[in-house]
Amino acid sequence: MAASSLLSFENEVFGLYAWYATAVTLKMMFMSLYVSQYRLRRRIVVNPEDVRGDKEKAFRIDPDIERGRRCHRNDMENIPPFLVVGLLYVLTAPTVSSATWHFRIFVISRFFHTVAYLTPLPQPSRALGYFVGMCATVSMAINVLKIGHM
Ligand SMILES: N[C@@H](CCC(=O)N[C@@H](CS)C(=O)NCC(=O)O)C(=O)O
Repeated sequence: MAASSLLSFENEVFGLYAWYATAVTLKMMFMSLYVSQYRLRRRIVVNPEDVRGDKEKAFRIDPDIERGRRCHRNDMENIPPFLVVGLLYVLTAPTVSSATWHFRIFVISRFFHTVAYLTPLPQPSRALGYFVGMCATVSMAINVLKIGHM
C-alpha cells in the first residue's frame, strides 16, 4: 500500500490510530479543565495579573492543583511520543489486530494512570499505568526502527 493510502481513512489501522489518538488527546486536554476548576473555585492563581482580592491567599500551594498539574505533566511526557511513534507505526502496515492492541493498551493505561493519580490509588497502581503505556509505545517504536533502517 502506498504511504498516501496508509495515512487515509481507507486504511482501517489509520482509522484506529485516529480514534485512539483523539481520545487520549482529549483526556490530556481535560487535565487543564480539571486544574482550572480548582483554581476558580479556590481563587488560586499563577500570575500577578490574575489576582483579585487577597494576594497572600491567591498564591498559596494547593495539593489538589499540584496533583492535577503533575498528572497533566506526566501526560505531556508520554502522550506526544505515542502520537508521533503511533503515526510512524501506522506506516509500517501492521495487522489490524496488532495495531488495535497497541493503541488500546496505551490509551487504557493512560486513563488508568489518571484515575490512579487523581484518586489517588495506592502504589504501584500509578506506576503500573505508566509502565504499561510506555511498553506499548516502545513496542511500536521497535517495529518502526526495524522497518525504517533496511
Ligand atoms: N517525570 C516522571 C518520570 C517517571 C514517571 O513518569 N513515573 C510515573 C510512575 S511512578 C509517574 O506517575 N510519575 C509521577 C509524575 O510524573 O508526577 C517523574 O518524575 O516521576
